[in-house]
Order: sequence, then structure tokens, then C-alpha cells
Amino acid sequence: MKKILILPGDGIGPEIVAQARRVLDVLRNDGLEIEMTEAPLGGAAYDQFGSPYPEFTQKLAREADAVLLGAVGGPQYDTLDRPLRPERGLLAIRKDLNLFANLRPAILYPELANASTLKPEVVSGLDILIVRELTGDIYFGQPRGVHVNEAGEREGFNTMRYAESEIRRIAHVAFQAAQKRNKKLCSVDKANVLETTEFWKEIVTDVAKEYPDVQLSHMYVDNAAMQLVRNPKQFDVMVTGNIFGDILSDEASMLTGSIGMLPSASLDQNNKGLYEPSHGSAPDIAGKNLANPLATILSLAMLLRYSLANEAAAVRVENAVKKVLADGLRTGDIYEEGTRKVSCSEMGDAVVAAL
Ligand SMILES: NC(=O)c1ccc[n+]([C@@H]2O[C@H](COP(=O)([O-])OP(=O)(O)OC[C@H]3O[C@@H](n4cnc5c(N)ncnc54)[C@H](O)[C@@H]3O)[C@@H](O)[C@H]2O)c1
Ligand SMILES: CC(C)[C@H](C(=O)O)[C@@H](O)C(=O)O
Ligand SMILES: [Mg+2]
Repeated sequence: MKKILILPGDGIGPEIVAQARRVLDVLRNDGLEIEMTEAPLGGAAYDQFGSPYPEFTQKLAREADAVLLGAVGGPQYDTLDRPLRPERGLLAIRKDLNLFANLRPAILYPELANASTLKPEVVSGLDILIVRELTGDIYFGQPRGVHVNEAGEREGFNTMRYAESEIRRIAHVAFQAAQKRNKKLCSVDKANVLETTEFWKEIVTDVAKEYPDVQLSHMYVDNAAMQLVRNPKQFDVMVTGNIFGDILSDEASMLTGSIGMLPSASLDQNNKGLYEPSHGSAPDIAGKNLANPLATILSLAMLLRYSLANEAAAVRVENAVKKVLADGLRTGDIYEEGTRKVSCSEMGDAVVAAL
């Protein structure tokens, strides 16, 4: 029996995960064989165990086939020592489980064409996959910290680094994803300035020799940020490092109407994965039953697809999301005149009913 670990996390995390859990309960009642456990991560874990990724959570995460996460973080934790902050718990679990491949699909549902920040004709039919490397780059490079430099001044520093093997394995994931789609891959770098990403470009170009059917292009990250809002449909699959992927995926989310719509899968070599919405813990709306749970529910669909290899269940969940959107239900972040504004839990009710 497959084991799923649920990590509600902080802020809106418990609210949105509760709705995804209801979806999972429906699937279970219909015969999906899974075991579910729950544990804290981030601030909630710090409050309970004094660490953002405690041993209790680590043990269950290592045993699980898949992990579903809400979000971590919140202003009440910002003054903690750096290693104790909630975000470090998230980085720790990604590294511990070797989840190097972060897939962030930015898909515009036709019903949300007017919720996008771009004109409908620029975004209609948009379907981009951002493949973000997740366990390297400036996020993890040593040395890092804050010290007093030679001039006697305090200085903060991080190190951007990528080993060849790290670039190769994410490039393979991206090329293989492109092969299953429109066979177009854009690698995003800052090779004009940064050696790390000049090296990235060299290695991705080398890996391309194994995928002659995929058309590879390269783009500087500043231009990519601009092109995403100018003409996003020029992209099919984008592959990039950890920091650029973090920023570009938030940008891409707005093309789909709201960051509350963007799911993600973070996978290891064997499709064990952690699934979470791309957004954060949204402290400004936490505890108010206002958050959009659809990115989390769509992340659950990715979990069913990749870690449980249950395509039928994944499609069933995605179709239920499409149906509630077609029925005109909207949380505040995607609301527009002529649609029906609902709370987080009412959106969950509707998805469960649509299932
Ligand atoms: N994966 C994660 O756990 C994750 C990701 C990003 C940020 N964070 C953390 O979350 C905290 C808040 O960060 P932030 O404010 O920069 O980003 P955020 O994504 O939490 O919020 C940005 C804006 O988007 C809105 N928003 C986000 N998710 C929403 C949803 N589902 N429905 C409706 N509106 C939504 C918020 O209300 C806010 O106005 C920080 O501690 C940050 O480190 C965690
Ligand atoms: C919370 C933070 C560590 C995280 C990241 O930067 O990877 C988040 O922004 C994300 O996009 O998942
Ligand atoms: Mg982010």
C-alpha cells in the first residue's frame, strides 16, 4: 500500500490542505489504496519540536512514497536564528529526499482568461512547463553567511554553484518532458555574466545531442522575464536553475490568473515526490477561509500522476477542478464580475461534489 505523508505547514497551509484531504478521502472511498499520516513542517514543527524539519517528520518523509505540503513560513518566525526558520525546513526536506526536479506547470484554464494579467488573446491556450532545478544553486552553495570582511565591514554572501552531474540530470528531465510535449525546450541562464550559468549552458547544450528531436534554445533570464509577459506562448518547456526558476514560476503563475492556481511536483530520480502549491503561506489571508485551494488540489493530481502512477485518478481530480471553474465558482483571488465568490472550504465542497 502506498504511503502518503501530509504536511499542512503554516498560515493558509492547514486550510488548503484540508480541502485536498477531502478530495483524497473521496478517492479512498472509491477504492484508492493509500495509507495517510500527518506531521508538522516549518513553523508548526518549530513550535512543536524546536526544529523546522524534526526527526519525527524526517522519518515519516523518508518512509513515504509521496508527500503533500501546504506551505511554510510567517512573520512570527522571521526573527528566529536562520537555521530555525520555517523556509529552512522546506529546503531541508527537499535536499534530504533528493527532490532535484521541480515541475511547475503554468496552464491557463479558459474560464480564467479574464483573470490573467495579460490580454486574453496573448494567453488563451497557454500551457508552459517550468522545470526548475531544486537542490543546488545559490540556495545551497557554500560558503554562505554574514561576516566581517577585510575592510572591517559586515557583508552578506552566498555562492552560486552547480556540479556537472546536477546540470545533466535536470537537463535530462527537461528534454524528456519536452519530448512528451511540443519538443521545444528553452534553457534560461545568465551566461553573459555568471560563470555558473555559462557552465549550465555548456552542459545543457551537450545533453541536447542525445535529444535530436527536441529544439533547444537559450535565453538570458532578464529577457525571459520580459518575454513571459510579452508573448508567453512562445514557450513550451523552460529549464533553469533554482533561483531563476523560483522567480520565473511566480511570474508565470500570474499569467494563469493567480498564484493560487499553480501546482508543483518536486521529484527524485524514482518519482518519489513532494507536492505543493507554488505559493507561500499567505499570512495576510491566513485563518480567514479565503485562500484558493485549487493549486493544492491540482498538486494532489500531480501526486496521483507521478508518485502513484494513477493517471485516471489524476485526470478525475483535474476534471473536477475544470468543472467548478466552468460552473463559475471563484475564490477572491480569481473573482470577476458575473462569477460566484466562494470561500476556501466552499471551493472544497464544490470540488468534492464535482468528483
Ligand atoms: N512553498 C512554500 O512553502 C513557500 C513558498 C513561497 C513563500 N513561502 C513563505 O510564505 C510566507 C509569505 O510569503 P509571500 O507573502 O512572499 O508569498 P505568498 O505566496 O505567501 O503570498 C503572496 C500573495 O499571494 C497571495 N496568495 C498566495 N497564495 C494564495 C492562495 N492560495 N489564494 C489566494 N491568495 C494567495 C497572498 O495572499 C499574498 O497576497 C513567507 O514566509 C515565505 O517565505 C513559502
Ligand atoms: C519558501 C521558499 C524556500 C521557496 C523557494 O524559494 O524555493 C518558495 O518560494 C518556493 O517557490 O517553493
Ligand atoms: Mg517561490
